[in-house]
Formats: sequence, structure tokens, C-alpha cells
Amino acid sequence: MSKGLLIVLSGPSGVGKGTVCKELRQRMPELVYSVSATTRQPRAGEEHGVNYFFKTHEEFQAMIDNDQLLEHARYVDNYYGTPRDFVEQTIGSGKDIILEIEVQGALKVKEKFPEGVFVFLLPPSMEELKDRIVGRGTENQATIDHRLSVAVDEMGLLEYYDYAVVNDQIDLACKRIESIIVAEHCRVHK
Ligand SMILES: Nc1ncnc2c1ncn2[C@@H]1O[C@H](COP(=O)(O)OP(=O)(O)OP(=O)(O)O)[C@@H](O)[C@H]1O
Ligand SMILES: Nc1nc2c(ncn2[C@@H]2O[C@H](COP(=O)(O)O)[C@@H](O)[C@H]2O)c(=O)[nH]1
Repeated sequence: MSKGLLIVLSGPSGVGKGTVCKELRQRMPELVYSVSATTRQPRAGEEHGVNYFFKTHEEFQAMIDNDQLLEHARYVDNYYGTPRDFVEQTIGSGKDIILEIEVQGALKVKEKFPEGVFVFLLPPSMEELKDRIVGRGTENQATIDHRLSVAVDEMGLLEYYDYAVVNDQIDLACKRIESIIVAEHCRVHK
């Protein structure tokens, strides 16, 4: 049996990764979602095991020490990481998995899985990015400012990705990513 695709969806905070990923999973129910671990506090409506595995710093450190994370990164004021076994078991069973992670983590995954499919989601403009993150209303002003300043550096890492997808409209962004996944399944491996 051939392995499933490991798809990494990355991009600056507020670009719409979560929104696009949610819609994509509805359109492609066979696509498995990798639930990350984080030390961030849950937002209203977020559920443990669904949106994230919410961890204390001690629990997160234990996951690192026990080599349970495929990658992890400190982003702004918190730690985020991808549970390793779930990813490896999913692709090993021939299913495609999508990781929705920030750029430092994505580059670490690329070192371990160069055959992965690395997609960078771009905002139509930096003004629109700011409007989206402010409009979401989940972060305080200091965190928004920090995330936007990090975003400028993150955009500079686009060249390490395989695909650049503009999230101008959710429907179009999803269609572009669906096309990428279909094309990757047709790739001739040399
Ligand atoms: N194409 C779009 N057009 C307009 N608004 C959008 C679009 N995509 C997402 N949004 C809105 O932008 C905000 C940020 O989206 P989302 O939370 O999905 O971003 P994110 O990249 O996952 O952010 P983070 O990295 O901070 O978790 C949300 O309020 C969402 O509804
Ligand atoms: N390196 C990783 N980054 C991750 C992971 N899970 C999520 N993220 C990214 O963190 C930021 C902030 O997320 P938020 O939920 O606090 O807004 C965002 O870019 C996520 O994509 C992970 O496992 N590893």
C-alpha cells in the first residue's frame, strides 16, 4: 500500500488557515486532520482533543522529552507541537493528513519529510491580514501586534514552500488546495 500524503498548511496568523482547513475537511472528508498540542489557553468554544490538546508547560515538556512530537515551536507567547505517532500511523495506513502549523514548525517537518506537500496560504494584502486578525476578536492588542510583526518575517519564508495559495475567497482557496492534492496524487515519483 502506498503512503498517504503529508500536507502542511502554513502562513501568518489570521490569514485563514483554520477557516480554509475546516471547509476543506468538509469537502474532502477522507482528509485526516492533525490535532496539535499547545500550552495556549483555550478560546471560547475550543475543545480539548478537537481543536488542540491543551497542555500545561510541564506536560508539553514531557511530550518533548519523550520524543512524542514530530516538531514543536515557540510562537509568540506559547508552545505548539505536532503529535508524531498519529501522523506516522495515518500516512502509514495510506490516508492523507493535513497539518495546520506555523512556519518554523513547517520547516522542521520538511527536514524530516521532504516528500511532504508544503502549502503557504497568503493574504490578499497585509491590510486585509490585519483586518482579519483584529476582526476575529480572539487576541488582545499586544498579541495582535506581536503576531503581525512576526507575520512579516514569516512571509519571507515562502520560497521554502511548494505552493503559494492566496486566500482571497474561502471557496477559491479551497478549490486551489483540492487541485494541489489531486495533482500530488498523480505525481510520477522518479
Ligand atoms: N477568505 C476570507 N475572507 C474573509 N475573511 C476570512 C477569509 N478567510 C478567513 N477569514 C476570517 O479571518 C479570520 C482569521 O481566520 P482564521 O482564524 O482561520 O486564521 P488562521 O490563519 O487560522 O489564524 P491563526 O494562525 O491565528 O490561528 C477569521 O475571522 C475568519 O473568519
Ligand atoms: N509549529 C506548530 N505551529 C502550530 C501547531 N498548531 C498550531 N500552530 C500554529 O500556531 C499559530 C498560532 O495558533 P493559534 O491557534 O494560537 O492562533 C498558528 O500559526 C497555528 O497554525 C503545531 O503543532 N506546530
